[in-house]
Amino acid sequence: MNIPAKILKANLFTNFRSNYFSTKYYYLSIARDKMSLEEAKKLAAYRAVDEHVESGYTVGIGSGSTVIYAVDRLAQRVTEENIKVKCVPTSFQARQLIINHKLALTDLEISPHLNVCIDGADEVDSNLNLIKGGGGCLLQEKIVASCAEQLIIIADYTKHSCLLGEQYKKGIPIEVSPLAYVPIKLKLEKKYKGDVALRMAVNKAGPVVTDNGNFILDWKDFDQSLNWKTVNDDLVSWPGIVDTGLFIGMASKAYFGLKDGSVKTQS
Ligand SMILES: O=C(CO)[C@H](O)[C@H](O)COP(=O)(O)O
Repeated sequence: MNIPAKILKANLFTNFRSNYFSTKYYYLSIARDKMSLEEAKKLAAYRAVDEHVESGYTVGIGSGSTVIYAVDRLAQRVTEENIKVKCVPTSFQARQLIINHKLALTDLEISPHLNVCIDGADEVDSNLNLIKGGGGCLLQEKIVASCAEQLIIIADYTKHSCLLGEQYKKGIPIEVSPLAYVPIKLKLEKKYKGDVALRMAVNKAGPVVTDNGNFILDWKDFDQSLNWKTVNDDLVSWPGIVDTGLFIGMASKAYFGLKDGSVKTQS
């Protein structure tokens, strides 16, 4: 079929225009979603720091992207209100955050008792049980949290669920000794089903190596109705498993920043 050049030109222009505008709209809506997610993290972090940190406190600093806002707020309060706090990091990242914000850095050797620990989570269920370790820092996070009077969780609206595994699909992280990763993967799949994968690094060949020199296994497609206290107690008794990203009965309260700019709490 012979299409007159004038019509062809007009069609090409219309197509270009609609593609251009829909692409632009697509990027705009991603930016808006991202903005609201970041805003939600910030809201939760600021509220938690305002309500749970007092002058004289030793504070555990969690890891991840939400914690960045908590440290921002903490540094702001130190400058503006002159509160005195000491901070215990849960990872290399947390240590850098503390140092870069010129907060007082301490550790569990000097300060084994913490008033509060503020940390993010990958998922929080209706009983305040958590999946943590998406950033690979679960071991230090669990140790520091266990030394704190209260573990306060800060998160955005995507992290809240009824049962673990409902929202977070990357799996339950399990920190293992490198030499044991294959036997543990096989034993875990046999006993509890699901799919267990060694976490691979990005921008480096080979596996993720934790701050403690271990590997991470991510356990996906598990049965969501498992009793997580029983499973966790069992897993941590296996030789080669250093710890799991299951934080059962550890959190006192969670703050969720919502899309509408409010904050929901759960305790
Ligand atoms: O457990 C963690 C790191 O080991 C983080 O707290 C968890 O992955 C949440 O991170 P983010 O605030 O970036 O969503």
